[in-house]
Amino acid sequence: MTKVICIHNLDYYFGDGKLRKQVLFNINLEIDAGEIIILTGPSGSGKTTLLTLVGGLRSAQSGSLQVLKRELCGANAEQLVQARRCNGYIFQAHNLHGSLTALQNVKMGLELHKYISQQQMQTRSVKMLEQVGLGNHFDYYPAQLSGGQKQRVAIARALVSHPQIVLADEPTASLDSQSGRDVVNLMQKLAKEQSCTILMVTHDHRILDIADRIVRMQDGKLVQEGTVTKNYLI
Ligand SMILES: Nc1ncnc2c1ncn2[C@@H]1O[C@H](COP(=O)(O)OP(=O)(O)OP(=O)(O)O)[C@@H](O)[C@H]1O
Repeated sequence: MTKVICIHNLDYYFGDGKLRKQVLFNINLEIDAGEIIILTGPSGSGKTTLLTLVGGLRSAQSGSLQVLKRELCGANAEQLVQARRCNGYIFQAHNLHGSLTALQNVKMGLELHKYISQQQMQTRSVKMLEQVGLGNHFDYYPAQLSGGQKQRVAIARALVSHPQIVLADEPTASLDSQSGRDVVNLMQKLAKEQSCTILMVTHDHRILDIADRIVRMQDGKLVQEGTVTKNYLI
């Protein structure tokens, strides 16, 4: 199996001087290509911090964090920008642009990929929106879509560039249980079709079954890891 994420002895601190506070302690985790990993644990345990480090949204100070064979620990701003381009992101608050239609929002997921022509951008975005069941909603603005539909647009935007890694932070938190289930089923289906790795932070116990592996954090440490079983962690 190809490892896409290799984390060894990773520590992370917020702040400087007297305000310096350690929030991640000696994290060790390896993730294979195509795996769906759920990161769970109490509020404040460090899940989002770890996700943002893997995503290149901040730089780790100590240990090793390799993503797609790039060392991100100690990476400079330019290296982090490069790393960010390889990932798709899905957040709780879908982060769609309110002034853009569903189709234009999905195209944004290809804007950074300069080698793709305008025609290809259009074709791929149309196909992706159809795959998430929004073939009849190309010209709708986010305000005209339901929460679940908005989140499906966000999934289409995250996956349209066929990223090797998708990072998702509480993607179902603002959805009712049926919409949440539909959204994660869709993420799982598309990720398996594209052999994409998903690292997802969630408190939502209803969706734990989509994971290949559940990793639990507490007080900035990884405390438990396992494959999914019925009622796991409940
Ligand atoms: N920008 C920041 N500056 C200083 N401390 C921070 C910052 N962001 C998070 N923290 C602290 O880091 C710790 C881990 O926070 P983090 O958001 O990673 O936890 P979490 O497990 O994702 O929590 P939740 O489930 O509530 O989102 C917490 O103690 C938090 O107060």
